Amino acid sequence: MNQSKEQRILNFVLQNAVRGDPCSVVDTIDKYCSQKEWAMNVGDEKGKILDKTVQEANPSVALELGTYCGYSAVRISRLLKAGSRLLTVEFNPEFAAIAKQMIEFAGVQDKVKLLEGPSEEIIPQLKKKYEVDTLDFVFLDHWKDRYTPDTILLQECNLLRKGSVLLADNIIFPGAPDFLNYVRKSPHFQCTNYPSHLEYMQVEDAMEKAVFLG
Ligand SMILES: O=C(NCCc1nnc(-c2ccc3[nH]cnc3c2)[nH]1)c1cc(-c2ccc(F)cc2)cc(O)c1O
Ligand SMILES: [Mg+2]
Repeated sequence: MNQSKEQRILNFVLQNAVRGDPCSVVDTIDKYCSQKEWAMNVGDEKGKILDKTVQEANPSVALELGTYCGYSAVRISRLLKAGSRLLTVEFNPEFAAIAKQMIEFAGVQDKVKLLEGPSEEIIPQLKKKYEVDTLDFVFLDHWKDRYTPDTILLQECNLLRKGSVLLADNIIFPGAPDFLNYVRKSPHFQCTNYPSHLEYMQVEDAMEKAVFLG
């Protein structure tokens, strides 16, 4: 049975990256996806915006929606201070299996908890089942039509506090127009737009930061 693209990406990392070195895993995925096969990792250009936003937020508890192969989970967790953790949600079992191996190879498994299932089921479990009080940082990179309902759900579940930082990928391409509308019109969010490009392409894209005001 021929391999999936995600399996090919993982194999390339296992053969070419340095075990236990998150930066080499990120760089190796970018090398493969820019030279051999495009894949929907956030990539290095938008990844640098992600890095700066994470460093500014310096989160103790972070949530990622949309793990995919684990590229941004490794990228985020490499910046977390000791004792901090990243919860990352993946819906697709094949992606989750790849991401688990990617996270372990990078050596960040002690900081990252991979939760398998739909975000709408997992978000309401975060407080009781995963012992979350509030989230300091949320990276939205899952299905684009889930950004708005999940942002509303995070508020309904009292998972955001004054200063919680949301960062959303793909604001332009594939696009999340309803999310952009929602956060920019809401008095509860202070928004900032970061123009960029679609990963590994010269297509316009952007990220949107939305800070919860309480
Ligand atoms: O669909 C994307 N990302 C989403 C993957 C995912 N991985 N996990 C989920 C999940 C996780 C929990 C969920 N709970 C409920 N739905 C869920 C979906 N979704 C995506 C697509 C593109 C893209 C650009 C140009 C093209 F020509 C085609 C595609 C670029 C990107 O940067 C993306 O992020
Ligand atoms: Mg994306």
